[in-house]
Amino acid sequence: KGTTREQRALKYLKEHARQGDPDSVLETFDEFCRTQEWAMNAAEEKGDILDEIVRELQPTTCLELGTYCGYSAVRIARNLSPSARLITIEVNPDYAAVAREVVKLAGLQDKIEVINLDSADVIRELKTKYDVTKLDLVFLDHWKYLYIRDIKLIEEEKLLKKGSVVFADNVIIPGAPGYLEYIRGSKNYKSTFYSVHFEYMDDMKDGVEKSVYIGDE
Ligand SMILES: O=C(NC/C=C/[C@H]1OC[C@H](O)[C@@H]1O)c1cc([N+](=O)[O-])cc(O)c1O
Ligand SMILES: [Mg+2]
Repeated sequence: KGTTREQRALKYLKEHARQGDPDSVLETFDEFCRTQEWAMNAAEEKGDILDEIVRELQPTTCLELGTYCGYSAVRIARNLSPSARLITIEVNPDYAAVAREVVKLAGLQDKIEVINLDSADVIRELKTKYDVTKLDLVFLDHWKYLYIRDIKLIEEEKLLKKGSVVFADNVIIPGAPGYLEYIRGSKNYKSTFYSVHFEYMDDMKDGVEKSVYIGDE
């Protein structure tokens, strides 16, 4: 009976992590990826930067594109204030199913909504269907070639306000050249690049880009 890597990870989390404890879920997931099977989580180093952004920004409404198994969703939500929430979009139904289980295991189902749809379709409906006014934090971690499409859509929908943070994973590996050129060339953002290790690979370098929106609302 063939299981997927994501199903094996979930099984490991259910067997080894403390129910209702987000920190334990994250630590256990990192342990799984270092000792059993690699997976494309943001992991410790990128996660620390994400933690720092969330703690400093104290966002009320967060959007994540590319849930995968929910590692970064749990990472973000564990630091959110009581009324704050995270909407995370995952187009792959198998990943979304695992992510929902991981979110439940972490006890964060009241703060995280996992949506199994295409990101563009959801972004167009955030204001009307998902009761969103503005996005304080956006985490881009889905298909790399879609970062530029979706950030333009988010701007078109006027979902950003001065101070909103757009945080992008993998700008070096696999890379998002079009996105980097766009966001660094835009007068509406102040961007900072962080050189970090690629998830769970201490001898590989990746990069993340933090962009603060300073444009028109
Ligand atoms: O494609 C990546 N993320 C986007 C995920 C894409 C998957 O989720 C939606 C779609 O069904 C696809 O299967 C990615 C890829 C690598 N990588 O090493 O190839 C590393 C990362 O951190 C990544 O976020
Ligand atoms: Mg990634």
